[in-house]
Amino acid sequence: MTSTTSSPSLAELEARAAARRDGPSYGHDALITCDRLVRVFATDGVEVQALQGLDLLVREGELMALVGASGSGKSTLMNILAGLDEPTAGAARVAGHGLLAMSAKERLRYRRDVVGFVWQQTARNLLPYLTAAQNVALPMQLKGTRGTKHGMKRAQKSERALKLLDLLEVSECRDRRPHQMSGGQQQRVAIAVALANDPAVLLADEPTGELDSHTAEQIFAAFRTANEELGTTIVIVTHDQAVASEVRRTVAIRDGRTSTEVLRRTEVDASTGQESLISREYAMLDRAGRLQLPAEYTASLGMRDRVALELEQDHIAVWPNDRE
Ligand SMILES: Nc1ncnc2c1ncn2[C@@H]1O[C@H](COP(=O)(O)OP(=O)(O)OP(=O)(O)O)[C@@H](O)[C@H]1O
Repeated sequence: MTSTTSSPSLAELEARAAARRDGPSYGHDALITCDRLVRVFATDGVEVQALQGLDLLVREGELMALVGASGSGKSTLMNILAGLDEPTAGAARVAGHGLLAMSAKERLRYRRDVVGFVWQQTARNLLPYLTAAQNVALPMQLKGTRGTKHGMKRAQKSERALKLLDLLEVSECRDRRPHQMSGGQQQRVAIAVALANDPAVLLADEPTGELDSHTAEQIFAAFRTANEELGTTIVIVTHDQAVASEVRRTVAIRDGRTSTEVLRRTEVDASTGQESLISREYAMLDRAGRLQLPAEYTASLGMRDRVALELEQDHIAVWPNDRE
């Protein structure tokens, strides 16, 4: 490896350490911060590292997807963010709430007020003996009537429930029970239920897993509506790679860590005014400066064990070991 810097003096090292100490902490301006999250499961004496130092930042107002192969750790991460499970090590914060060592009371409040969930199994999202409107009103009723913001009257709760059903284009289901709705309608009602208490974050774990691709597209459109109209930050977990075309940011998880990220943006051609979607894949650089090179890149150049780096004006070049 080519070194491009001379050794720093002790004074310089001290100054750098002070700058790090006094600077803003990792993820200080993010709504969701996962900082070196580790989750180890031990069953019958065998340890499984489901999360192996995962870093992730999600800004307020984002609509993003987490993708990854089966067993990569997506559901483990979701359960931690949902307040259903605790990490073994590392830190996780959502909307100012630290998710380690919450008391039972804090956990209950967090799950009721801060996050909303939509699960894959439609049956898990809705109570079968309540109508759509009653299902959406229920979280508001469970929240109680204390405090000014939350002190909605019964009529206001019903009104909000109907507004949400309208926003998600399932008003016609207001008086139907779940078994009288299609799978797609049930999931849209489930999104309304999850939004009932105006959560800071909406978490969805494989919300389209039981739906055909056309209905799945409609569900993604419903998430986009919620994101754009209500400003809710939304994180959707899926193993469906096609989701990348539905959201602006897709983060891939591999072996319990974030590995790559795809960002999509709209570009307008200055001369024709035509809009086109540009998507670009990025590798993740962790806080220690570690970078995982895609296996297909390293394999095609026969890179192994050691590579040479060169700092150029605006990029870093990576060369196989056999260069002089
Ligand atoms: N409660 C548990 N006890 C033991 N091992 C677990 C537990 N939960 C998850 N694991 C293991 O942790 C790893 C990550 O699992 P996780 O369910 O988070 O993956 P996933 O990406 O959500 O997969 P899928 O897409 O299949 O749901 C797997 O090896 C899994 O077997």
